Amino acid sequence: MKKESNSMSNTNQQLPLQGTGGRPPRIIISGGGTGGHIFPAIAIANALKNIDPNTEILFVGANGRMEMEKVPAAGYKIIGLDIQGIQRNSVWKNVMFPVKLINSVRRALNIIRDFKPDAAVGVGGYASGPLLYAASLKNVPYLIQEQNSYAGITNKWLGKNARKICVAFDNMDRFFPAEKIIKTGNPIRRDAVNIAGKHMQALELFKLSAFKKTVLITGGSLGARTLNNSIAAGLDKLIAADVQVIWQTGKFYYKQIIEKLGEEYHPDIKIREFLTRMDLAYAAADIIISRAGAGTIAELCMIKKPVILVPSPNVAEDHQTKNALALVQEDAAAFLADRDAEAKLVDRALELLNDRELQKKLGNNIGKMAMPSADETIARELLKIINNN
Ligand SMILES: CC(=O)N[C@H]1[C@@H](OP(=O)(O)OP(=O)(O)OC[C@H]2O[C@@H](n3ccc(=O)[nH]c3=O)[C@H](O)[C@@H]2O)O[C@H](CO)[C@@H](O)[C@@H]1O
Repeated sequence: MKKESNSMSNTNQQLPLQGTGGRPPRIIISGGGTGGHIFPAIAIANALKNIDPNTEILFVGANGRMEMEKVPAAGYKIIGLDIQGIQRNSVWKNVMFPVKLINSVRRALNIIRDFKPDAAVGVGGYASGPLLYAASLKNVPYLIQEQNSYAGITNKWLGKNARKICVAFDNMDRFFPAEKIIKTGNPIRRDAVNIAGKHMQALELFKLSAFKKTVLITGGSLGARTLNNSIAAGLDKLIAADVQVIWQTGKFYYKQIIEKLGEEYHPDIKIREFLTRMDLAYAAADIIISRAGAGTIAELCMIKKPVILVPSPNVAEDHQTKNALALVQEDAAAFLADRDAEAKLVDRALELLNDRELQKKLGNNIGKMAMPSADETIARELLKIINNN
C-alpha cells in the first residue's frame, strides 16, 4: 500500500488543472446517508475548490437522506436518486429495490450525459453504487474514498473498476486491489476542527460558565441510544459534580428526551438535537464522550482533547470497535464497551475530569495520529486521474 505524506509533493502542485478541452475540471461526488459519508465528501469538494475555484462540482445523493439538506447548506448543488439500502428487517420493504436500482442507474446515466464529468468520486452510501456503475459504463474514471477499516459489499465491488481507492486504515488489501490503495486518512471539514482561540465564543454560544468543566457528548451524525441512556442515568451525578454538559442526542432521540426531561431541564445540561458548529462544541469541551465513527475519530485526532470512546456494536463487522482500538493501542483514547456504558460511563467521565495527567497523555497521543491533509491529497489524486485519462 502506498502511503501519502501529509504535505503536497512538487509533482502534485505542478498539475495543470484542466478538464476535457482545456475547461476547468467537472467532478461528480456521490454518496451519503449519514454524516460519516457526507462530511468527507464536502471536505473533498472544498479541497478541489481551494485548488481551483473554477472546478465544477455536482453531488449525487439519495432522496430523503441527510445529504439532500447538508450538501446545499455547504453551498453545493445536489441531485437526488430514488434509491434506498436493502432493509435487513423486512423482506416486503425490499420488493421495490430492484426497480429502484435500475431506475437509479438510468437516472445516473442521464446525469453523466448532461454534466459531462471528467471524473467521479464515491464516498459510500446508497447513491455511490448506481452513480459509479453508470460512470464505469460511460468510461468516466472514478476514485473511491473508504472511511472505515472495513469495506462493505458495494465498495468492494466498485473497487474493481476504480482508478484509486483512498483509505484511512492499514490492511485494506483484504478488500481492494493493493496497487490501487493509497492511505490518505479521512478527509475532514477544516472549519469543524479549527478551534484555536474560540473558547470564549463557544461558551457564549452554548451559554456555559467559564468556571465549570464541560463534557461534550456526541453520538455521531445520528446520535446514539446507549450514550443518551447512559447520560440520562447519570445526570444527577453530573449536576452534583458541578459539571456542565453539551449533550448531542441525535434527531431520532431528541423529542423523546425533551418530552421526558423538559426543554429547560437544568441550566448546566445543554440538550441539542444536532450540532451545526462542531468547532465550537469541540472548543468548549474539556473532555469528550463519543461513538467511534471514522469521521469523528479523524476530527478528534485534530482537536487533541481527551476522549472516551464507546463504539457502536450495531455496525458492519464491528468496525467502530476496530476504529477505537487503533487509538486505544496508542494510549490515545479511553475505551468503554457499549454494554458497560449505562452503569459506568458517567463515573469514568468524572474520573477523567479529575485526572489531569491522564487528560494530558490522551490529548498528546491522539494528536500524533492526525492526518490533516487527507482532503487535499485526495483532491490531487483525482486531478492526477483526470490528467492521465
Ligand atoms: C451508525 C453508523 O452507521 N455509523 C457510521 C457512520 O457514522 P456517522 O455518520 O456518525 O459518522 P462519523 O462519526 O464518521 O462522523 C460524524 C460527522 O458528523 C459531524 N457531526 C456529528 C454530530 C453533530 O451533532 N454534528 C455534526 O456535524 C461530525 O463532526 C462528523 O463530521 O459513518 C462512519 C463513516 O463511514 C462510520 O465509521 C460509522 O460507523
